[in-house]
Amino acid sequence: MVILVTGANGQLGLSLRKIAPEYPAHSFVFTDLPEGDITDAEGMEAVVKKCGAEAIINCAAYTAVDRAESDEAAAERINADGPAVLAALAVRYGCRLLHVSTDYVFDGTGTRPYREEDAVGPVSVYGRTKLAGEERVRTSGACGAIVRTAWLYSEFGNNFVKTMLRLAGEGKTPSVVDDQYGTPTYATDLARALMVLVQRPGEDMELFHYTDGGETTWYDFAVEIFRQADMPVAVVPVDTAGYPTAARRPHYSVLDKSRIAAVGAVLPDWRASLRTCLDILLPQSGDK
Ligand SMILES: NC(=O)C1=CN([C@@H]2O[C@H](COP(=O)(O)OP(=O)(O)OC[C@H]3O[C@@H](n4cnc5c(N)ncnc54)[C@H](OP(=O)(O)O)[C@@H]3O)[C@@H](O)[C@H]2O)C=CC1
Ligand SMILES: Cc1cn([C@H]2C[C@H](O)[C@@H](COP(=O)(O)OP(=O)(O)O[C@H]3O[C@@H](C)C(=O)[C@@H](O)[C@H]3O)O2)c(=O)[nH]c1=O
Repeated sequence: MVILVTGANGQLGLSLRKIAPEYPAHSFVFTDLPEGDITDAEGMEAVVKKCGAEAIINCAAYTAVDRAESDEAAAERINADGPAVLAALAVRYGCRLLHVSTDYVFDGTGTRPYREEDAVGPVSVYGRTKLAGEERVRTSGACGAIVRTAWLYSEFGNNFVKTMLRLAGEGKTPSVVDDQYGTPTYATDLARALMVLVQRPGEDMELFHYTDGGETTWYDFAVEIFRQADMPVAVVPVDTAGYPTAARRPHYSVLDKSRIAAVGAVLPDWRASLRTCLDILLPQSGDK
């Protein structure tokens, strides 16, 4: 199968590049800005035609959650209009489409892990535009899957793990919120789950939740990063009000992954995957 990966220079796209050699039966085409602008219908059509894509995995997004609050038009264009362009091409050229979405489509008032059919209610511009992207894909007639994930980190790009290591490297003691619950997800694990889905036949646009296993708070995530990195950093716990941000985040956004587990995706425990990532970022940090 020819698999076209959009947004391929982001952390999920680069994780797919990393694991691509594990799938020699498929050929991968990786594209990102400027030539692979998902909001440019004509340009994307040329890319799809040129490579003969049979599947598209959309990793492109506007992911700056706080910036989106004052940059709504751009977030809407990339998170909603772009997926609609890809979905229309998937229908026209008979490609399967895998589109990645977020736990931030939920309002966070839940008290048990969110299932795919639970009511959504984004509390940020980012979450609202990602939900709009889901709707555009769901109603397009394209086949494939929308996969909601959460708290992605990796050895690539910008993410919470790298921010914590950078702050500590600058001699700073981070204050981190201890009243937002979710599950960190290593982008390599998500990339492997997407490869399970892309190889699965189906006539519909299915909806799945995928994160690593377990749950935690951002504060406990930070503490675990420094514990595994063997760095003596005393993270300061604060509540949401103690760390003001432009965007609101859900108080609770743990996802129920039963559906994707039932089709063969592997969900490593988040602490074990953090170890794998830190072994790449800090090879000297040892086996904690
Ligand atoms: N990061 C996270 O914590 C989470 C992410 N997600 C979702 O997972 C997916 C992957 O996220 P992640 O890898 O972290 O995102 P990144 O921000 O790391 O990567 C997104 C990539 O898309 C590119 N891009 C931006 N606009 C366009 C465009 N118009 N056309 C083509 N490419 C574009 C970006 O380029 P540039 O950098 O130049 O803008 C970047 O290379 C996204 O759908 C995201 O919403 C879901 C939950 C958590
Ligand atoms: C950097 C930092 C963040 N925080 C808080 C802010 C926020 O509530 C939480 C996470 O902050 P970040 O800005 O790193 O992460 P954030 O941008 O909220 O991450 C989100 O990104 C988008 C793309 C998603 O789809 C979500 O699943 C989620 O991963 O931790 C602190 O308390 N202290 C800190 O030093």
